[in-house]
Amino acid sequence: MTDIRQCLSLCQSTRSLCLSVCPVCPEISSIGLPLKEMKTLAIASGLAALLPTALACGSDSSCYGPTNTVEHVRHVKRIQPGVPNAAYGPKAPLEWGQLNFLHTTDTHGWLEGHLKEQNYGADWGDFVTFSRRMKQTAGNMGVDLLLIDTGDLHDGNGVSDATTIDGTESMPIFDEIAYDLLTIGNHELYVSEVAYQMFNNWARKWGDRYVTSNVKAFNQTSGQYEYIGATHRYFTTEKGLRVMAFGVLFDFTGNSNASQVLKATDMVKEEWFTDAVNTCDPIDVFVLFGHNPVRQTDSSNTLKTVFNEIRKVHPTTPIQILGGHSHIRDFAVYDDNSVAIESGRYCETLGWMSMTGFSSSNSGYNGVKNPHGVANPTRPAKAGAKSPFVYSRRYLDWNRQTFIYHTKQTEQAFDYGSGLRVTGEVTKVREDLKLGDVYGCAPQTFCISCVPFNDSSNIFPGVVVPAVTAVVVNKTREDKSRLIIGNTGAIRFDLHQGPFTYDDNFIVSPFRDVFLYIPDVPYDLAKTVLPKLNKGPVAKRDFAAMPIPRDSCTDPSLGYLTRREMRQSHGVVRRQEVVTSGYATTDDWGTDGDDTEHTGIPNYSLPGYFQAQANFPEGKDPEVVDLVFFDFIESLILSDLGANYTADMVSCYIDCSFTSQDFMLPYAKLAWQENVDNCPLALQ
Ligand SMILES: Nc1nc2c(ncn2[C@@H]2O[C@H](COP(=O)(O)O)[C@@H](O)[C@H]2O)c(=O)[nH]1
Ligand SMILES: [Zn+2]
Ligand SMILES: [Zn+2]
Repeated sequence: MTDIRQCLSLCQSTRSLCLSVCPVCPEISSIGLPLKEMKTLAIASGLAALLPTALACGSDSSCYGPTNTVEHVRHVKRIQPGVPNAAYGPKAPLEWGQLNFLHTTDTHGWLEGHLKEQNYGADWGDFVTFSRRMKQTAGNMGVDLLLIDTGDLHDGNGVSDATTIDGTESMPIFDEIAYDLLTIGNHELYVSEVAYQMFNNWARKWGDRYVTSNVKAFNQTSGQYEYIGATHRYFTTEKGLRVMAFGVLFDFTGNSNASQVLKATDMVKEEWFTDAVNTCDPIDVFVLFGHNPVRQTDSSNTLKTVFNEIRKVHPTTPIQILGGHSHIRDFAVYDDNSVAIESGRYCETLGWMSMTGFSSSNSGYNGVKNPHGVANPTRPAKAGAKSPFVYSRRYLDWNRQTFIYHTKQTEQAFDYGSGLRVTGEVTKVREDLKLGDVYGCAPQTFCISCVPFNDSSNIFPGVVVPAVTAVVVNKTREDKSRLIIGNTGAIRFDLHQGPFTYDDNFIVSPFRDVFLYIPDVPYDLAKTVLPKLNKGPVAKRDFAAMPIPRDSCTDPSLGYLTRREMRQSHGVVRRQEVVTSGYATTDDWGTDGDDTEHTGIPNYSLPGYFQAQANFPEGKDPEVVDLVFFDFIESLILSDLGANYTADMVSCYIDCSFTSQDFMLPYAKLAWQENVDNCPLALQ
């Protein structure tokens, strides 16, 4: 173990800071160098032995220096210590069955991984390597492995959102994963250009792997609405399983006129569907996947509708369900022969599900009965299930340590050239789009729901309200009192202490909502709008309506930890050496689904809408206010104002090009210039 002095000499003789933590002296953030210089320096300091474990700022390193000017934070290949880092180590090998699934959902453009959260520090290149290694492992074992994605590939990160049309740079990188089945999310359908990108480019490329059973797009050539991808996919796996797959989006109504979404109750009446379900062709397993929560009590879940229709014809055929949209880790049991997984969001979680029970008597399966030398699934869907099938499920933290552990590799040997190439592509896109440019130094972390909505550390009172108050001002009307209203679902991620970058702007506030307004609304009426909004229907399922993931933090009976206890519990020592905060999931099978044990994060519910007020007179209410709001909620605002207010009274408040992507950066430059020259990164 190198003593701290040596480490400090390695870490302190450079001008730049790395986003990594020096593993031999974790109490300081390592100050690394581009790999070449790191090597030279380490050898000169007699620390060459450190190199394999040192968190190297590789050639594509992410280093930010004293930011007396707008400096650059780049994406770092987080090289974890060669030995499993207990804080991030998975707790057990995966249970490999005859049919195995790796599942991503709601990636929302997070292809660089999480630069500020080590739990989720792997990038898309790491996932390319991992997925290819896992496919090879399955082949070597003589079993099937299907890679599945359930949509929402846009809105939430600079890699997908910093281009004129979202997805222009991110989709070619996303496409580097050889998915077996993909389907569409609502975030592919809000903006017509994105819907056409999926229809004209990616649906063509992915062919029948892209299953969009209830979503059509307008074909500008034929003048007709046509299914974006395949309505269903009937195929045989490598090991002989006959699969019938449906990809179903929830009953989404917020789409642009470039697309049409068929309700599931209507979809199951379509002839192609009834033909598929009643086919004479043999079906060994249904894969019912889609951008839909899997919890059966979730009102948005339309998978259940399709499940019931399948069961009318196939009462015991296995139905494997994979869902998304509600951004939580979840696992639900539908019946003795059907289980469902949902795999979180934002490249934080990789879902794993496996099953065994196929034989020549009930299927065309010709693989091994059970893979040798590894754990196998053992759990029936539920106690007493009358079924030959047993299952496993796991939620993997999206980091290199996890990927290396589950492929039995080492830090040095893990990467494939293809994975490193994709990492390079992510880095280049980030460079080209200047995503690492630093605009300020956030003095603390502000979260969306880890503290109550009225807590000063909550992102709404802590950042969003002061930011829109200070920045969303029409200079010609700055003397007017004003109310500014938005939906809380517009704010997409916590804001971490440390450098606030151009990328962080899209991570926190990715949408291009124009700020609209109605001038001189009587305050007595305007002040009733927010309470009505927060009582009424949420605008297209805002986060507030999202089912709160059940975990030890939201269900006190499960050993609730306050945030303070959380901090104290940070050093809790259990199965792993150190248990850090992160997902602690409770699902239909209990609390053993998380691959890496965590202490859980408090998750408070929040209202559907927030409001800022500005330029109010001292000590009294104004007579009238300018009522400013996101164009996303215009119809709700007008309906809450009543019949006297109509769309022709609405106009752009600043100008129609100033959107909700434009208020955070000016605020960062205004409010967070302290410590910019040496902005400590609080690596989560
Ligand atoms: N202000 C805006 N909010 C939006 C917009 N598009 C979506 N949203 C919010 O996101 C959720 C759905 O997100 P998901 O990842 O769960 O599918 C939706 O309910 C809104 O709250 C937008 O353009 N502007
Ligand atoms: Zn989503
Ligand atoms: Zn969604």
